[in-house]
Amino acid sequence: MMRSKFLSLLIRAPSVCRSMSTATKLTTIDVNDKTGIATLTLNRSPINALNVELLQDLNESIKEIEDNKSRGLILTSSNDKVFSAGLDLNEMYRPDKDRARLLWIKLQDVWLALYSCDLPTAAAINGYAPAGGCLLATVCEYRVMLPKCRIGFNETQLGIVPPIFCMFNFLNVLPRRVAERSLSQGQMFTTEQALQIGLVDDVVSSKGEALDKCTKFIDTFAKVNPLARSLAKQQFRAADLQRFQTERAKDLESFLAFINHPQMQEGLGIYLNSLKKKQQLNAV
Ligand SMILES: CCCC/C=C\CC(=O)SCCNC(=O)CCNC(=O)[C@H](O)C(C)(C)COP(=O)(O)OP(=O)(O)OC[C@H]1O[C@@H](n2cnc3c(N)ncnc32)[C@H](O)[C@@H]1OP(=O)(O)O
Repeated sequence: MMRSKFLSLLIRAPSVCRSMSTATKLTTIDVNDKTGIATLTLNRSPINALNVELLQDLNESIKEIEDNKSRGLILTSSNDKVFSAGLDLNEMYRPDKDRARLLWIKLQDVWLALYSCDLPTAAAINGYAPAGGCLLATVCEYRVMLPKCRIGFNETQLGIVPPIFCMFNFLNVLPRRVAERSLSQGQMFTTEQALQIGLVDDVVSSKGEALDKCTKFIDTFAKVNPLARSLAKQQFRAADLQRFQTERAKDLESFLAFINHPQMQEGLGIYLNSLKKKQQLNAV
């Protein structure tokens, strides 16, 4: 009797979120004790620009979530307007050589960790997701987005060649023709356009709803054998992962050569300035 009462209490217990990590500052992890799903939140003010430290924290958090045998990983942002502004342009403009190298290696590591993640992954895109932000969203297996945002790889608009891993992400999500065109044009899509072309799976009106949708997606795997699911995912991604490993070193050198080019530096300087000017204009 006592035992069944205890069990029914356990069953009815409200879901409790527990923070798994205190070591990191730029990301937080909350594990829902009821669902076993970990929410990984980008938390670098003001716009989650991906610098060396944020990428490092992301890598550590992904590993922590995998090691703790969570049932799934949801990626989101603590900012209610920006999911991630992409790579921190300050790391690329007049760069410190060692940090620039580290930046790219860490970005490659994050992509690799998520692309080959054993767990089901989902992105609750609660704000703008340009470039590196789009990379983080599209490396996941499911995406839900809030209205009035934008998402896409705008690299070519900035004179940057998108690396192959952007292509892998888009080819997993979009028809080849759409992927090629949008990557080569540097297109940014509104939430509505993103839904229409299949770049996001769903649109919801609040972050809470977005997290619920992601949870539901991860729950669709509840009755599937975890090893079989994980190996099936790896099988689909094996050729991309193989090509990535073959080209990884070359990809790093291309990035470094590219950002050290005087023309590229001039362009980055103008772009960074225009972003700052935008704020000055808003203040007037
Ligand atoms: C992915 C594969 C790798 C390929 C290589 C590189 C790709 C990249 O990721 S390059 C980065 C591309 N990112 C962008 O083009 C985004 C530019 N930013 C924006 O469009 C807007 O800032 C954004 C919509 C994200 C947010 O808009 P707001 O909320 O209105 O904020 P502000 O624009 O006022 O920005 C606040 C503050 O941040 C500075 N900022 C913006 N983006 C970046 C960035 N990517 N890196 C560094 N700093 C950034 C902006 O200048 C403002 O600075 P202050 O004026 O000093 O406050």
